[in-house]
Amino acid sequence: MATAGTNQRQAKLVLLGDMGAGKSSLVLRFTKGQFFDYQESTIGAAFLTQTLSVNDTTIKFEIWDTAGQERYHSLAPMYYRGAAAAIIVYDITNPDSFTRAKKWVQELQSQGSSSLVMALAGNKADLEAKRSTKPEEAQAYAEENGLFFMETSAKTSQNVMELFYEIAKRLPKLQPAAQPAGISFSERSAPPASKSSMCCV
Ligand SMILES: Nc1nc2c(ncn2[C@@H]2O[C@H](COP(=O)(O)OP(=O)(O)OP(=O)(O)O)[C@@H](O)[C@H]2O)c(=O)[nH]1
Repeated sequence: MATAGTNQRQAKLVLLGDMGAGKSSLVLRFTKGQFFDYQESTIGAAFLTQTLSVNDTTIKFEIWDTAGQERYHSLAPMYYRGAAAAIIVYDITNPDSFTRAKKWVQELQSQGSSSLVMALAGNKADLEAKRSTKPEEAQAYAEENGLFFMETSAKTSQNVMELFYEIAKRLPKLQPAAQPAGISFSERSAPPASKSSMCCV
């Protein structure tokens, strides 16, 4: 049974990446344990929250899922400004989306906070047969640029919890949350890579 940590923290987290890379799907998998084959393209941005416990700390993620369409690019600073963490998502089957992910990394490096925790997520890992970006290439890029890297699948849940859990562990000391958390995951109950474990209290 998951138990909430004794310390409450909040962390603004933003997802950036090309349209169709799977940002909304990753957030939906993380927050609700759901996946849709036909996920509508995000307009502007969507806001969701989810809490997760690491050791004795419960972190409330305040998640901004941004729209990947180029016409929304100019809105992005509103969402990454003040963020504690960013997930830059690309689609492992789409080389353009990897190029676009690198552009987001550059933008965050020049405009984002120096203490920003950055994760690179190679999503759609279930589509191995259509892969265009090798994990070694993405891993090397991530290491060179101070990100941590994981391949994920919003469809199968592979590494989705692990991605957010890894971010939580890397967060610096955060401000106390304004409100107590409603849903929690404990370190002990972190699920294996292939399973989604969503629970509500
Ligand atoms: N096979 C597979 N399909 C996925 C995965 N994640 C997302 N998709 C599909 O990819 C499409 C786009 O997913 P979205 O989550 O809307 O992508 P997005 O990055 O939020 O797109 P924008 O809102 O346009 O920026 C949808 O049809 C999803 O079902 C995955 O891990 N595996």
